[in-house]
Amino acid sequence: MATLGAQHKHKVTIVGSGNWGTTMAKLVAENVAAHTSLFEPTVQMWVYEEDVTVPKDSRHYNADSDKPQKLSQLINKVHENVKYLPNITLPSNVVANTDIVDSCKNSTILIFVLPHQFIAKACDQLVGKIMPYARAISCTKGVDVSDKGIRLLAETIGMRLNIYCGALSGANIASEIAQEKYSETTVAYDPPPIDSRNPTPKGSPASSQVDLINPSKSVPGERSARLQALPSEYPALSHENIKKLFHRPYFHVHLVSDVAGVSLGGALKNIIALAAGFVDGLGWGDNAKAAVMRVGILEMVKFGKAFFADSVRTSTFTEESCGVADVVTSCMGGRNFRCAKMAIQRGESIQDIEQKELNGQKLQGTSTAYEVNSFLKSQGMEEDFPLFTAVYSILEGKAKPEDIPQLIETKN
Ligand SMILES: NC(=O)c1ccc[n+]([C@@H]2O[C@H](COP(=O)([O-])OP(=O)(O)OC[C@H]3O[C@@H](n4cnc5c(N)ncnc54)[C@H](O)[C@@H]3O)[C@@H](O)[C@H]2O)c1
Ligand SMILES: O=P(O)(O)OC[C@H](O)CO
Repeated sequence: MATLGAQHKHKVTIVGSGNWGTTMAKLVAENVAAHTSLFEPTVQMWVYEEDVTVPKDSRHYNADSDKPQKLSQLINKVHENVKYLPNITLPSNVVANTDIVDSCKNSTILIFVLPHQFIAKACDQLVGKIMPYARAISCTKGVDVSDKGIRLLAETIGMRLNIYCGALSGANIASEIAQEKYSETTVAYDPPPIDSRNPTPKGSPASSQVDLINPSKSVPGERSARLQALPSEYPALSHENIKKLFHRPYFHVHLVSDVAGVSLGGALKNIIALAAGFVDGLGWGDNAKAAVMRVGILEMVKFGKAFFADSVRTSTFTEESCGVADVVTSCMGGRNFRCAKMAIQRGESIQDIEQKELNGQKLQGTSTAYEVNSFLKSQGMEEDFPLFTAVYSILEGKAKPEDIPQLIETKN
């Protein structure tokens, strides 16, 4: 039988509009404009609405600028996110939308780029309101820990929305990418094959061809959701087409299948970056920083093998941008590193530094350190991850940054 060509195009929504969210909107909007046979021309960007004033040093500052304005309206007027990504012009096909449901309406590709603490609530607002065969990519760095265990954010998104979710992570400081300075990233996208001989049982969430969504079995005993096939009218979401959504001349994408490795690299490097900031804040120099990075990378690999053994590949950590490379960039210029360093230098809490210095941007390392610790404690394995445990103890005021060498010393 002759195959009909694709008749529909993918509509893309960016769920989030912070520093990285707005950068993703920019580069994805450039790509949809470059691949008009695959994607609809407009990219929706969900904005968590707030009042902002245009900073005095902004090129958009004028006589009226001291009055607070709605961030979403300002983005659509001046094509810039003056609060979270200042001085970067967004393509005019990025449309800011404050209604999360409306922004995702009819979208077949949902790109989640929210600080991880807001993912669950965002998903809950979308349950039953999205295309049942939509696909998602999580660009958020963090993990989801509950009394049931630990879950990747891609799993959280996938299971709450009954869709497949992959992950994008890499050595990616947003402001550099927004300025179109070269960087690499890793995208993990590996939906299970749909088994056409196994239609969805009556009453199950999806209504046509399905298969298991849950990419790892990290939460034992939990019911796996089922995946609905993308209708054949849409262009296939092959690795080739997913690459077309993200790859830019300045943003080089490598596609893999290891969602767990990509997700854990992005989450755990934030704990390592805090440790690097602590020792740098003490003025201990680059050797000390290299030491905590070495131990941290080993703990990252060990964590993956211990808790995601079914799915994680060690080579993802060592060979891809989302692993060692992200540890390196985060420990040189990331917000977690910079805030941890400032906290030590000024003798203030990292939460106070976050409030004062980040203008609404969010650290992910502090909450991840707490979440990972709570999970390790539940497994009786705190001592097996001395660096992760040291960072938690320092945040809790139970240890000092000066204690790090003793705390991470190998016990022979
Ligand atoms: N910024 C980077 O360089 C970078 C790079 C790669 C990955 N990431 C990851 O991407 C994710 C998002 O980071 P970001 O830099 O875009 O965000 P950000 O740090 O700029 O966070 C601020 C965003 O959170 C939103 N927000 C505040 N309160 C909210 C609420 N109650 N509900 C929903 N949203 C709310 C704000 O509106 C704003 O859009 C994080 O997990 C981060 O680790 C960031
Ligand atoms: O600024 P951070 O510490 O949130 O890190 C940003 C990116 O994750 C670096 O890859």
